[in-house]
Amino acid sequence: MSKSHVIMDDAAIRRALTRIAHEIVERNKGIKDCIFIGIRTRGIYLAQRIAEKVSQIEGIEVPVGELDVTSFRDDIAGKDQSGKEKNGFNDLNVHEKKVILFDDVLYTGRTVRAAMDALVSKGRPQMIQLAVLIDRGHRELPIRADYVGKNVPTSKYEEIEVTLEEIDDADQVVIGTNGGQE
Ligand SMILES: O=P(O)(O)OC[C@H]1O[C@H](OP(=O)(O)OP(=O)(O)O)[C@H](O)[C@@H]1O
Ligand SMILES: O=c1cc[nH]c(=O)[nH]1
Repeated sequence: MSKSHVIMDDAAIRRALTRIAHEIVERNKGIKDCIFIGIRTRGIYLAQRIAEKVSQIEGIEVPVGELDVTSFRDDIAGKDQSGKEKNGFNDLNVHEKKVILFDDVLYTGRTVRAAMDALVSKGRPQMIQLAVLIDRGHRELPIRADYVGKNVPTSKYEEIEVTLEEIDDADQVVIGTNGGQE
């Protein structure tokens, strides 16, 4: 990114995740039959962090899984469809569960579409909800998030970069220009 600035620091991310944890509990009237699934890469850590907060609020553990959507994408040329069955989850049963998907950034919506395709290939969830840290707009599909850490109106020439302690140096969200027009 040629020019960038921080739009969420670690405290802002922590507060947003705490709020989302409370919203999830409120909307689902508890956490019964819910499972959390984090989309690789950073959605996994967001799912784990929010699950931890939800367990503290409700006193019950929520199952957390992870999902690699690569072979379900519609925007990767030459993807190997035969990988579909191998792809995916650790062995969580999604059938009749309230599945809450987690990702760091929601942009075109194509990653989430692929995730829903992956989910329904495994069973019939009772419902699917979506939680994201950042919604930057520019959807190309009719997809919206149920829980949003921060709405960030962007231009297509900007980029959002989320870094998380588990795999990056620090918890931070940065917006920058991607070299195109501003
Ligand atoms: O709504 P979309 O247009 O699909 O964009 C959002 C996706 O883009 C990023 O993933 P990326 O493909 O960069 O992979 P990463 O999470 O492993 O960095 C981000 O983590 C979301 O998953
Ligand atoms: O700006 C963007 C767009 C998609 N995914 C990201 O992580 N950032």
